[in-house]
Amino acid sequence: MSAEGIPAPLSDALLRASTVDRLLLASDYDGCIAPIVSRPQDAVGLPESIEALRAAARLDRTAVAVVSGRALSDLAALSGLTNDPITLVGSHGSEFDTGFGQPVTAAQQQLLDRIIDDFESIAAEFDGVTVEVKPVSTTLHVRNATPADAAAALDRARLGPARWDGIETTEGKAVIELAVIETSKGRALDLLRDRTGADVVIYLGDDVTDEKAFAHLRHDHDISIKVGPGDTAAQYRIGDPADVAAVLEFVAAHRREALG
Ligand SMILES: O=P(O)(O)OC[C@H]1O[C@H](O[C@H]2O[C@H](CO)[C@@H](O)[C@H](O)[C@H]2O)[C@H](O)[C@@H](O)[C@@H]1O
Repeated sequence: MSAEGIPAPLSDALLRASTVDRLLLASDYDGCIAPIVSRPQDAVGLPESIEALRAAARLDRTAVAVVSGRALSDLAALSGLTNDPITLVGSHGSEFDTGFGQPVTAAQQQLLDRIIDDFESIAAEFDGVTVEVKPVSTTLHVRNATPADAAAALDRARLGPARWDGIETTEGKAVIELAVIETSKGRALDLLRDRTGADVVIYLGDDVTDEKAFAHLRHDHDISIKVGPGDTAAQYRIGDPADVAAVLEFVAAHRREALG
Protein backbone atom coordinates (compact mmCIF):
# COMPACT_ATOMS: atom_id res chain seq x y z
CA MET A 1 0.00 0.00 0.00
CA SER A 2 1.34 3.41 -0.94
CA ALA A 3 0.41 6.58 0.97
CA GLU A 4 -2.39 7.03 -1.61
CA GLY A 5 -3.68 3.57 -0.65
CA ILE A 6 -4.28 4.42 3.03
CA PRO A 7 -8.07 4.34 3.55
CA ALA A 8 -9.45 7.90 3.53
CA PRO A 9 -10.91 7.85 7.10
CA LEU A 10 -7.51 6.72 8.42
CA SER A 11 -5.45 9.20 6.38
CA ASP A 12 -7.78 12.03 7.51
CA ALA A 13 -7.29 11.02 11.14
CA LEU A 14 -3.51 10.76 10.67
CA LEU A 15 -3.41 14.21 9.06
CA ARG A 16 -5.26 15.69 12.05
CA ALA A 17 -2.91 13.87 14.46
CA SER A 18 0.13 15.24 12.63
CA THR A 19 -0.79 18.79 13.63
CA VAL A 20 -1.14 18.32 17.41
CA ASP A 21 1.32 19.89 19.81
CA ARG A 22 2.75 16.62 21.20
CA LEU A 23 2.44 13.32 19.38
CA LEU A 24 3.31 9.78 20.46
CA LEU A 25 3.75 7.34 17.56
CA ALA A 26 3.99 3.76 18.85
CA SER A 27 3.92 0.33 17.27
CA ASP A 28 4.13 -3.34 18.05
CA TYR A 29 7.13 -5.15 16.51
CA ASP A 30 6.40 -8.68 15.21
CA GLY A 31 3.71 -8.66 12.54
CA CYS A 32 3.90 -4.86 12.26
CA ILE A 33 7.45 -3.53 11.92
CA ALA A 34 8.80 -7.00 11.09
CA PRO A 35 6.89 -9.49 8.92
CA ILE A 36 6.08 -12.82 10.59
CA VAL A 37 8.73 -15.44 9.76
CA SER A 38 9.33 -19.08 10.74
CA ARG A 39 12.20 -18.51 13.13
CA PRO A 40 11.73 -15.77 15.77
CA GLN A 41 15.42 -14.90 15.61
CA ASP A 42 15.07 -13.96 11.92
CA ALA A 43 12.38 -11.29 12.37
CA VAL A 44 14.06 -8.20 10.96
CA GLY A 45 12.19 -4.91 10.64
CA LEU A 46 11.25 -3.61 7.20
CA PRO A 47 13.87 -0.95 6.33
CA GLU A 48 11.12 1.52 5.27
CA SER A 49 9.45 1.22 8.68
CA ILE A 50 12.70 1.50 10.63
CA GLU A 51 13.65 4.60 8.63
CA ALA A 52 10.19 6.15 9.09
CA LEU A 53 10.36 5.59 12.87
CA ARG A 54 13.79 7.23 12.93
CA ALA A 55 12.57 10.14 10.78
CA ALA A 56 9.58 10.73 13.09
CA ALA A 57 11.78 10.52 16.19
CA ARG A 58 14.04 13.30 14.86
CA LEU A 59 11.11 15.73 14.81
CA ASP A 60 10.27 18.17 17.62
CA ARG A 61 7.59 17.21 20.14
CA THR A 62 7.28 13.80 18.52
CA ALA A 63 7.91 10.73 20.67
CA VAL A 64 8.35 7.30 19.11
CA ALA A 65 8.11 3.90 20.82
CA VAL A 66 8.10 0.21 19.91
CA VAL A 67 6.21 -1.94 22.41
CA SER A 68 6.82 -5.67 21.98
CA GLY A 69 6.24 -9.06 23.56
CA ARG A 70 9.89 -9.82 23.07
CA ALA A 71 12.61 -9.52 25.67
CA LEU A 72 13.91 -5.95 25.54
CA SER A 73 17.46 -7.07 24.63
CA ASP A 74 16.08 -9.16 21.76
CA LEU A 75 13.90 -6.29 20.52
CA ALA A 76 16.89 -3.94 20.57
CA ALA A 77 19.11 -6.39 18.69
CA LEU A 78 16.54 -7.29 16.03
CA SER A 79 15.22 -3.78 15.41
CA GLY A 80 18.64 -2.12 15.53
CA LEU A 81 16.94 0.88 17.19
CA THR A 82 19.56 1.28 19.88
CA ASN A 83 21.17 4.62 19.10
CA ASP A 84 17.99 6.49 18.38
CA PRO A 85 15.72 8.65 20.53
CA ILE A 86 13.15 5.86 20.37
CA THR A 87 11.77 4.14 23.46
CA LEU A 88 11.85 0.37 23.30
CA VAL A 89 9.57 -1.54 25.65
CA GLY A 90 9.82 -5.32 25.94
CA SER A 91 8.02 -8.21 27.66
CA HIS A 92 4.52 -7.15 26.55
CA GLY A 93 4.85 -3.69 28.03
CA SER A 94 6.61 -4.60 31.29
CA GLU A 95 10.28 -4.15 30.49
CA PHE A 96 11.56 -0.59 30.12
CA ASP A 97 15.18 0.51 29.80
CA THR A 98 14.96 1.17 33.54
CA GLY A 99 14.05 -2.49 34.15
CA PHE A 100 10.81 -3.99 35.41
CA GLY A 101 8.40 -2.02 37.61
CA GLN A 102 8.79 -4.69 40.26
CA PRO A 103 11.69 -7.14 40.37
CA VAL A 104 10.82 -10.81 39.88
CA THR A 105 10.69 -12.53 43.29
CA ALA A 106 12.56 -15.75 44.06
CA ALA A 107 9.22 -17.61 44.01
CA GLN A 108 8.34 -16.16 40.59
CA GLN A 109 11.78 -17.12 39.25
CA GLN A 110 11.22 -20.68 40.49
CA LEU A 111 7.86 -20.73 38.76
CA LEU A 112 9.48 -19.49 35.54
CA ASP A 113 12.11 -22.24 35.79
CA ARG A 114 9.33 -24.85 36.18
CA ILE A 115 7.55 -23.51 33.09
CA ILE A 116 10.80 -23.63 31.12
CA ASP A 117 11.39 -27.28 32.18
CA ASP A 118 7.84 -28.20 31.26
CA PHE A 119 7.95 -26.42 27.90
CA GLU A 120 11.31 -28.05 27.09
CA SER A 121 9.86 -31.49 27.72
CA ILE A 122 6.90 -30.65 25.44
CA ALA A 123 9.30 -29.38 22.74
CA ALA A 124 11.36 -32.56 23.00
CA GLU A 125 8.27 -34.61 22.12
CA PHE A 126 7.16 -32.72 19.00
CA ASP A 127 9.25 -31.92 15.92
CA GLY A 128 9.33 -28.23 15.10
CA VAL A 129 8.19 -27.07 18.55
CA THR A 130 10.64 -24.69 20.20
CA VAL A 131 10.96 -22.70 23.43
CA GLU A 132 11.84 -19.00 23.74
CA VAL A 133 12.95 -18.00 27.22
CA LYS A 134 12.43 -14.38 28.25
CA PRO A 135 12.98 -12.51 31.53
CA VAL A 136 9.45 -12.90 32.93
CA SER A 137 7.82 -15.34 30.55
CA THR A 138 8.43 -18.31 28.30
CA THR A 139 6.97 -18.90 24.86
CA LEU A 140 6.19 -22.24 23.25
CA HIS A 141 6.44 -21.83 19.45
CA VAL A 142 4.53 -24.25 17.22
CA ARG A 143 4.72 -22.51 13.80
CA ASN A 144 7.13 -25.12 12.42
CA ALA A 145 5.28 -28.21 13.67
CA THR A 146 2.65 -30.21 11.76
CA PRO A 147 -0.90 -28.99 12.50
CA ALA A 148 -1.56 -32.11 14.61
CA ASP A 149 1.65 -31.73 16.62
CA ALA A 150 1.05 -27.98 17.03
CA ALA A 151 -2.44 -28.60 18.43
CA ALA A 152 -1.20 -31.36 20.75
CA ALA A 153 1.71 -29.27 22.04
CA LEU A 154 -0.52 -26.24 22.70
CA ASP A 155 -3.01 -28.46 24.54
CA ARG A 156 -0.23 -29.87 26.71
CA ALA A 157 0.69 -26.31 27.71
CA ARG A 158 -2.94 -25.24 28.23
CA LEU A 159 -3.78 -28.23 30.40
CA GLY A 160 -0.45 -28.19 32.21
CA PRO A 161 1.54 -25.12 33.31
CA ALA A 162 -1.08 -22.65 32.06
CA ARG A 163 -3.27 -23.87 34.93
CA TRP A 164 -0.72 -23.33 37.66
CA ASP A 165 -1.30 -20.54 40.17
CA GLY A 166 0.41 -17.23 39.46
CA ILE A 167 0.57 -17.67 35.69
CA GLU A 168 -0.67 -15.21 33.06
CA THR A 169 -1.41 -16.97 29.77
CA THR A 170 -1.36 -15.27 26.38
CA GLU A 171 -2.05 -17.07 23.14
CA GLY A 172 -0.67 -15.39 20.04
CA LYS A 173 0.32 -16.29 16.50
CA ALA A 174 1.34 -19.98 16.67
CA VAL A 175 2.49 -19.48 20.25
CA ILE A 176 1.37 -19.86 23.82
CA GLU A 177 3.16 -17.71 26.32
CA LEU A 178 3.18 -18.01 30.11
CA ALA A 179 4.30 -15.08 32.26
CA VAL A 180 4.95 -14.95 36.00
CA ILE A 181 3.93 -11.31 36.27
CA GLU A 182 0.93 -9.43 34.91
CA THR A 183 1.81 -7.70 31.65
CA SER A 184 -0.02 -4.94 29.81
CA LYS A 185 0.89 -2.98 26.71
CA GLY A 186 -2.00 -0.71 27.73
CA ARG A 187 -0.28 0.28 30.97
CA ALA A 188 2.94 0.82 29.02
CA LEU A 189 1.14 3.24 26.69
CA ASP A 190 -0.38 5.09 29.67
CA LEU A 191 3.10 5.51 31.09
CA LEU A 192 4.53 6.69 27.78
CA ARG A 193 1.64 9.11 27.35
CA ASP A 194 2.33 10.59 30.81
CA ARG A 195 6.07 10.73 30.23
CA THR A 196 5.80 12.48 26.87
CA GLY A 197 2.74 14.62 27.57
CA ALA A 198 1.29 13.40 24.27
CA ASP A 199 -1.98 14.98 23.14
CA VAL A 200 -2.57 12.13 20.72
CA VAL A 201 -1.28 8.55 20.65
CA ILE A 202 -1.13 6.52 17.43
CA TYR A 203 -0.70 2.77 18.02
CA LEU A 204 -0.38 -0.08 15.50
CA GLY A 205 -0.67 -3.74 16.54
CA ASP A 206 -1.49 -7.12 15.03
CA ASP A 207 -1.82 -9.62 17.87
CA VAL A 208 -3.82 -10.48 20.97
CA THR A 209 -1.63 -8.54 23.41
CA ASP A 210 -2.11 -5.41 21.32
CA GLU A 211 -5.77 -5.46 22.26
CA LYS A 212 -4.72 -4.38 25.77
CA ALA A 213 -3.05 -1.37 24.15
CA PHE A 214 -6.07 -0.54 21.98
CA ALA A 215 -8.31 -0.73 25.05
CA HIS A 216 -6.27 2.02 26.75
CA LEU A 217 -6.52 4.45 23.86
CA ARG A 218 -9.01 7.31 23.96
CA HIS A 219 -11.15 6.72 20.95
CA ASP A 220 -12.29 10.33 20.70
CA HIS A 221 -8.82 11.50 19.65
CA ASP A 222 -6.18 8.71 19.72
CA ILE A 223 -5.73 6.43 16.69
CA SER A 224 -5.73 2.64 17.03
CA ILE A 225 -4.80 0.57 13.96
CA LYS A 226 -5.19 -3.19 13.73
CA VAL A 227 -2.84 -4.89 11.27
CA GLY A 228 -4.30 -7.96 9.55
CA PRO A 229 -7.42 -10.02 10.22
CA GLY A 230 -9.10 -10.89 13.53
CA ASP A 231 -11.45 -9.38 16.07
CA THR A 232 -10.27 -6.07 17.44
CA ALA A 233 -11.21 -3.04 19.47
CA ALA A 234 -9.12 -0.85 17.13
CA GLN A 235 -10.82 1.85 15.07
CA TYR A 236 -8.95 1.29 11.82
CA ARG A 237 -7.55 -1.72 9.98
CA ILE A 238 -4.74 -2.17 7.47
CA GLY A 239 -3.42 -5.35 5.85
CA ASP A 240 0.20 -6.14 6.62
CA PRO A 241 3.67 -4.81 7.57
CA ALA A 242 4.06 -3.12 4.15
CA ASP A 243 0.95 -1.10 5.02
CA VAL A 244 2.49 -0.30 8.40
CA ALA A 245 5.50 1.16 6.55
CA ALA A 246 3.16 3.31 4.43
CA VAL A 247 1.35 4.61 7.54
CA LEU A 248 4.61 5.37 9.38
CA GLU A 249 6.06 7.16 6.33
CA PHE A 250 2.82 9.15 5.95
CA VAL A 251 2.88 10.26 9.59
CA ALA A 252 6.59 11.18 9.51
CA ALA A 253 6.18 13.21 6.29
CA HIS A 254 3.01 15.08 7.34
CA ARG A 255 4.28 15.71 10.87
CA ARG A 256 7.46 17.26 9.42
CA GLU A 257 5.32 19.43 7.14
CA ALA A 258 2.98 20.46 9.97
CA LEU A 259 5.88 21.45 12.22
CA GLY A 260 7.28 23.58 9.40
O1 LIG B 1 4.44 -8.01 20.65
P1 LIG B 1 5.20 -8.48 19.45
O2 LIG B 1 6.37 -7.63 19.10
O3 LIG B 1 4.28 -8.70 18.26
O4 LIG B 1 5.77 -9.92 19.85
C1 LIG B 1 4.87 -11.04 19.94
C2 LIG B 1 5.66 -12.32 19.82
O5 LIG B 1 6.41 -12.19 18.63
C3 LIG B 1 7.33 -13.24 18.32
O6 LIG B 1 6.59 -14.35 17.85
C4 LIG B 1 5.86 -14.08 16.67
O7 LIG B 1 6.78 -13.74 15.62
C5 LIG B 1 7.70 -14.80 15.23
C6 LIG B 1 8.63 -14.24 14.17
O8 LIG B 1 7.91 -13.73 13.08
C7 LIG B 1 6.87 -16.00 14.72
O9 LIG B 1 7.74 -17.05 14.33
C8 LIG B 1 5.91 -16.47 15.82
O10 LIG B 1 5.08 -17.51 15.30
C9 LIG B 1 5.02 -15.28 16.25
O11 LIG B 1 4.16 -15.65 17.33
C10 LIG B 1 8.23 -13.55 19.49
O12 LIG B 1 9.00 -14.69 19.20
C11 LIG B 1 7.47 -13.71 20.79
O13 LIG B 1 8.38 -13.79 21.87
C12 LIG B 1 6.60 -12.47 21.01
O14 LIG B 1 5.85 -12.60 22.22
